[in-house]
Amino acid sequence: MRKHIYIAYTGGTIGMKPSSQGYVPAAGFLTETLAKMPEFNRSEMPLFTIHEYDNLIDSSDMSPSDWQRIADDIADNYDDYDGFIILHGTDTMAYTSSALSFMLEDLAKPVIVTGSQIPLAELRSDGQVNLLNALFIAANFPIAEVGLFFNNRLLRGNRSRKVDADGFNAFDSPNFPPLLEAGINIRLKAGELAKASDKKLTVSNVSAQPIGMVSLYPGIAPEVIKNTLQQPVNALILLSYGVGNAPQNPKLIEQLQYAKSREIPVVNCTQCIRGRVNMGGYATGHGLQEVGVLSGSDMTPEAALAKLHYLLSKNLSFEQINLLLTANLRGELSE
Ligand SMILES: NC(=O)C[C@H](N)C(=O)O
Repeated sequence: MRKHIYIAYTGGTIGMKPSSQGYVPAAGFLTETLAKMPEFNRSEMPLFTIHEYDNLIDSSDMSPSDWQRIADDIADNYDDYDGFIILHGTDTMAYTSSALSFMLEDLAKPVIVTGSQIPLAELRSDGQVNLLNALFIAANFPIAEVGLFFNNRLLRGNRSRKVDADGFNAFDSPNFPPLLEAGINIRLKAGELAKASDKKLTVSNVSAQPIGMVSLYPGIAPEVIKNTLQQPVNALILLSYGVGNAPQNPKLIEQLQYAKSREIPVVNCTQCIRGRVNMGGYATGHGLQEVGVLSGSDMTPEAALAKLHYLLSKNLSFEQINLLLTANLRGELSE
């Protein structure tokens, strides 16, 4: 029996058309373009149904309410399809992939987020390869988690980052191996094929949360942190140096102590592309740990932000949030 894959088309370059202001999404255009590509209808390919969203957007316009719409859409169609493809812009694809990984609990079917750097209708588009492979993989190599497929690699969604603004190899997963690689042969790497499961999918609701994100830099004034911590910010992601280090300026540390006294979780993620936070490594990191800053381990800033949205949208105590933030919930961090 041919598998049947559900494609949710949210917008992004893959379905865009040129306009006088640059590329813009255009209703009906992606579906029309795909219909002219016979390779998508070959017998080796799964059947697919496209649900084009009514307001197609550039992914720079994505917000948590859009994550919610995608998660609810998957849940509404979950029993009728073998897998799900989310067509999405590349700019915030790593954020949406991270968010979906937290919102969809007990997934037993593949969810693959993909898109392209050049629109599908244009010469030299990477959209054909990305979508064709994503469909084929969802049908034949079902990995029951949220993945991001780009340039012949399936990455764990909550480990992925956009690393190239204009290259085809736009995504990487610096701290976790790819789930699968598609060369002449398609090979599983860190991914595991889905097993039959009688677990029921549950979807967590998220709402937009005021979260501060401050990247440290030499000479940063404590006021920058102080101002970020003003209401209504209810969590702070600190992008620190190296293995989690920050200047030892007591005024700066005082601000972080103040965050703790107000029960605002502060997560320490490194500015480095690769590697993990270890606040015990240097005195400059130890100071942060002493005032209750939490280790983000090797979480990407995108995953930390999505995880905070997920946790802050639940009715949890400060202690519970701290515990879950530092725990491995969906393979997003190495413990
Ligand atoms: N390649 C892309 O999809 C970029 C586009 N601005 C988007 O994120 O929607």
